[in-house]
Amino acid sequence: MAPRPLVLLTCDQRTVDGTTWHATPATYVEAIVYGADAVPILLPAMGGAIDVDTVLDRVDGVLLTGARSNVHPMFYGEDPTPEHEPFDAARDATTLPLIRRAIERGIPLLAICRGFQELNVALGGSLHAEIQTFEGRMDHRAPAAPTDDQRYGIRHPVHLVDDGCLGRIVEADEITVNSLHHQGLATLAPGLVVEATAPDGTVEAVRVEAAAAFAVGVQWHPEYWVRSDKPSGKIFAAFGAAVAAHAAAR
Ligand SMILES: N[C@@H](CCC(=O)NCCCC(=O)O)C(=O)O
Repeated sequence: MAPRPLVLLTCDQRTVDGTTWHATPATYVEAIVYGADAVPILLPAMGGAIDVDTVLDRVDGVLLTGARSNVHPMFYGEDPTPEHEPFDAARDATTLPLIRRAIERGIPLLAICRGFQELNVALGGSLHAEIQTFEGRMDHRAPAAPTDDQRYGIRHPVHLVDDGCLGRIVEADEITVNSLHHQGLATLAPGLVVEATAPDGTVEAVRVEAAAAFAVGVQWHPEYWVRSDKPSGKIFAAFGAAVAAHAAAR
């Protein structure tokens, strides 16, 4: 039997109780095992200290995880304000080059929430801070609730575009998703195609048009309910199939 493929997951750099960690939530790690049938490998947020190609030579897919921090606005030509915080400079220095190189090399990529925003910025797009402050936009932030199951509760519809890859994957033109973000896509990066929108027009999913492999980003969190929500499971299964195909073609 062929060995299970390897998927690289991005980490945050965070200081907890005075100790600095490179870490990502268990939900992403477990979704790679149970949803994509692959083996998760965590990439520390160490920027240029780790050569991207050395790592990409050894993996079959990349999962850009979510995180509460925001991409620094200097990467899309804006000055930072308190609204743009918190930042994670080590993560930005790692993920932005990683995304560009993974796409150039045709390595399957799934980008979630902060990862979705990173995908847009890495390819030349920009972000809005606090999208709920814009006229006519919904409040996409996490509900104030005591448990993660409640915070990650599925709560608003997204419309999947006709003839999009995501609509084919989930076999629907509308699904209901969770929502835990302040920021949203402002200018869409060249080369990205919108795959899904929220009722207020917020871009909820994209794909990289010219990518040689699966290259999809979603603003919501399919990893959280991968074992119980059908569309979430189908997204991870499609990513896992692309990862397996990449491994088989090596
Ligand atoms: N920081 C960005 C990205 C949001 C994101 O990735 N959220 C992950 C969920 C974190 C949580 O548990 O609250 C933004 O806010 O837009």
